[in-house]
Amino acid sequence: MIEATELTKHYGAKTAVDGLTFTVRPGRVTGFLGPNGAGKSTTMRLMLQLDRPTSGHVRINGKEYGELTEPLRQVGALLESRAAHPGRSAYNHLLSLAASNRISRQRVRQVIEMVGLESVAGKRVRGFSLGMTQRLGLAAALLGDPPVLLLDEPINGLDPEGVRWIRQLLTGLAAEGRTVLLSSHLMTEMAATADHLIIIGRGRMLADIPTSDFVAQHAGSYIRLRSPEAARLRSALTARGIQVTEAGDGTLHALGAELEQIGAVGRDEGLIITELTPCTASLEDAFIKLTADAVEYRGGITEASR
Ligand SMILES: Nc1ncnc2c1ncn2[C@@H]1O[C@H](COP(=O)(O)OP(=O)(O)OP(=O)(O)O)[C@@H](O)[C@H]1O
Repeated sequence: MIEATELTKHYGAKTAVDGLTFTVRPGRVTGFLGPNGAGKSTTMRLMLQLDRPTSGHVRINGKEYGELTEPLRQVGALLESRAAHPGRSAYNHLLSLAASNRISRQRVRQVIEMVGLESVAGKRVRGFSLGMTQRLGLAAALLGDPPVLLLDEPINGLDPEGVRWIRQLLTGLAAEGRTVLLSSHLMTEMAATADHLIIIGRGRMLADIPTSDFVAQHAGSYIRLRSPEAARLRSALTARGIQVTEAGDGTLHALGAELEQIGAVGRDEGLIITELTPCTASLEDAFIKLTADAVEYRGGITEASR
């Protein structure tokens, strides 16, 4: 379990992380989402004490990272910055990490197999593709068979087969009761991989929500409507139990209704409808909307407020 309490990090005048409080629970994959610059990497660096918080704290299984004995056995991390020496082979890189944490050669071979790098284990890391480098980083994270995994953008650079593979791997690791936190700025990918979402924007908490709830709230179909008599149309539809929202671009969105139903309301009420378009809401759209204005949405759908 990872517990962040009022975690804040300033870099000079810049606030990278702004009072984040959340818990990452074991037994499920938690997606840590936010647009570029939201503060995901900084938060993960604070978890690993690679940087000091300005205020607040973060504990992993009740302890600060620095208090953990043989940390590779407690927390496996894949951060963008943690690269292997380019002149070393993948095997030797892992072996040197293993040696400092009393981890066996057998485990080194095991993790190489787990990430599918057997055929290139003896090759220098210098020639590795981005996907191979990600796999090597994962192997390093898994080396100590840790109960907690922190992975910063692990899907970066992987092809579709690699993405599917990592999704299955992480789901399996979570099913074993581990705490798995992975960051990404790709909403759709996270929705397919994570059981729970923590979404931040400008260093602040925007949502702490089960993925299924986020999908139920934001995905699905609706009908886009345009009318010179939008207010009257809206009340006529609402009076018939059809849920209507204003999209902000001059259109109305009607949920849970058929096209014919809306057409009939227009006819019965003598209202002009100039557009009637069936649409599918995308999670990516919901994510962009949510993260576009941190202040407006802050706290709206956080777990704590429910
Ligand atoms: N060492 C630093 N010095 C100054 N500013 C920093 C430093 N590290 C991060 N920042 C700033 O803090 C903010 C958060 O950055 P961070 O890298 O944590 O975001 P992120 O969500 O991981 O973004 P990305 O998806 O682009 O990796 C950004 O505005 C960034 O420019």
